[in-house]
Amino acid sequence: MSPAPTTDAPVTDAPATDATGRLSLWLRDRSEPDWSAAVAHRFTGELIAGTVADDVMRRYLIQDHRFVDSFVALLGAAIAAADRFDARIPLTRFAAMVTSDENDYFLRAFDALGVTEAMRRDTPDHSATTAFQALMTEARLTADYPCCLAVLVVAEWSYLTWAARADGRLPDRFEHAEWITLHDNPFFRDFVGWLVSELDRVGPTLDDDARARVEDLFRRAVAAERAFFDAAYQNGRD
Ligand SMILES: Cc1ncc(C[n+]2csc(CCO)c2C)c(N)n1
Repeated sequence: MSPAPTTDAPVTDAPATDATGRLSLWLRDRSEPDWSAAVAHRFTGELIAGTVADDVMRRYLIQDHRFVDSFVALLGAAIAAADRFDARIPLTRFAAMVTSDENDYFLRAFDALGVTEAMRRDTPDHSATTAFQALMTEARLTADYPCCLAVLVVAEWSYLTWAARADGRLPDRFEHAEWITLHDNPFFRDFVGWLVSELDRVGPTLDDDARARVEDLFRRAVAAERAFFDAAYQNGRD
């Protein structure tokens, strides 16, 4: 006879991976309903249809440009914390891409939308931006590769997921179209596939506490993505 359980935990407690053993898929499931709300957000639907109002696009891009700064710092922490050189290479290449192509898009889009340097300077951070930056800083300061990966994976995987929904249809204006193709192109797809596989690779090495920390960061990052899209529709500070 097996010993009586010593805790109240149900014996059917779900394992901390999905049926295929992939931590990433388990985390994505655990982050519902925020995951689905983020990748099917009104903003992403309007972007694909080319119908985002200019003031919404301005608000979003001004805030997102600030997001990217903290994101690159987090990427740097992941490069430093990675457990092997093979992982540092794709992360470093990606950091180079984010600081070249993507920054160029922002500057051209600001120009086309009439966003001046003064407007960028004088627009306060939205609370959704501050919260997301704080989360990225928290992940960065753990100096722990799985924790850094958790937040990077959310930022990349959620963007690939909504951008892939365009399925080849692109709106006319480059401000909309390029924001989609930046997040759904062969290089980005490969990178996100690799990043997700990194989380799956390190998953089995985590003990319960470490996995709980990764889960907490992952879920809060998904909620932050959702709130960040919501913020583009809020006129004012919060
Ligand atoms: C709130 C927010 N979350 C995720 C991304 C996605 N993202 C940030 S940097 C980067 C790398 C190159 O595009 C990507 C995909 C974003 N832009 N804004």
